[in-house]
Amino acid sequence: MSSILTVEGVNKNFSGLKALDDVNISIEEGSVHAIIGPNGAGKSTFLNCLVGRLIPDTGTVTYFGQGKPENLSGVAPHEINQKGISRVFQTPEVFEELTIFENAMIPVMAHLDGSYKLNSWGGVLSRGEVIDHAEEILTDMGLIDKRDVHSGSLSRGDKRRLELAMCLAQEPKLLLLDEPTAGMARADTNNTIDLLKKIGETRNITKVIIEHDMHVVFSLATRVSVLARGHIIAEGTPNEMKGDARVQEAYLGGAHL
Ligand SMILES: Nc1ncnc2c1ncn2[C@@H]1O[C@H](COP(=O)(O)OP(=O)(O)OP(=O)(O)O)[C@@H](O)[C@H]1O
Repeated sequence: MSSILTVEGVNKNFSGLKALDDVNISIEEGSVHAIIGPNGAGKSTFLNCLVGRLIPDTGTVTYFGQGKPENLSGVAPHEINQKGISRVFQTPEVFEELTIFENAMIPVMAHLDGSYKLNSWGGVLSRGEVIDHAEEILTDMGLIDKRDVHSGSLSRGDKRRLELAMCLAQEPKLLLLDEPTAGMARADTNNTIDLLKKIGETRNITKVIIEHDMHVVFSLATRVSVLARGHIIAEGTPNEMKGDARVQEAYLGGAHL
């Protein structure tokens, strides 16, 4: 197995508070790597360092998705996105005033010719190609029957489905999921788990998932890293982490392992 992303010696301080303390992680290509840890452990800070929202004080983030090693520290978020790294936020981010189909077309167009404007057909290489690709992805995600529905009226589960469709339209190599089931009812959580599994069956996309819900972690993850007070305290398979005393201790007080 080869690594698609390595994080080496990353530190991030906020006014003296060590949010990340010498973090080292290797994300294997094709894996579903969960980052878990108590509140305030540094999980969001870690993800922000991967997507260019934050620049580590020291250490390196190296991406191997484009054939050669690339240092991502200091690279702008949109450039990181263009290299094949997509992020899904806790609250699904879709254009609520547009229909499902219009939402799907935007990233398809962006991927085909770099245009983010719905009214810029002139610059798009093939209008038919855009429509075909958008329809294909919506069919895959089980949304094609709702293509003309305004996205603002969708359930949280369907918004998540649409957001994932929009990410997949960019054909990412690495998908970063920040608590993808936060705030969802159990049925929507299970639908999202099934959807992520289905994506894994048909596409070779490595996933990094930050998650509090251990049902989601144990359903999806092949590898788990545990962050506590900015430091990786343990790493292994989900089952190894379940029985690890250091992990139990880190969660004391808010444990659900
Ligand atoms: N922009 C910031 N300025 C100052 N302190 C920050 C900033 N961002 C995060 N922190 C602090 O850094 C620490 C790590 O925060 P972070 O949000 O990364 O943790 P987390 O593991 O994602 O927590 P949660 O599970 O609650 O979302 C916390 O103590 C937090 O208060």
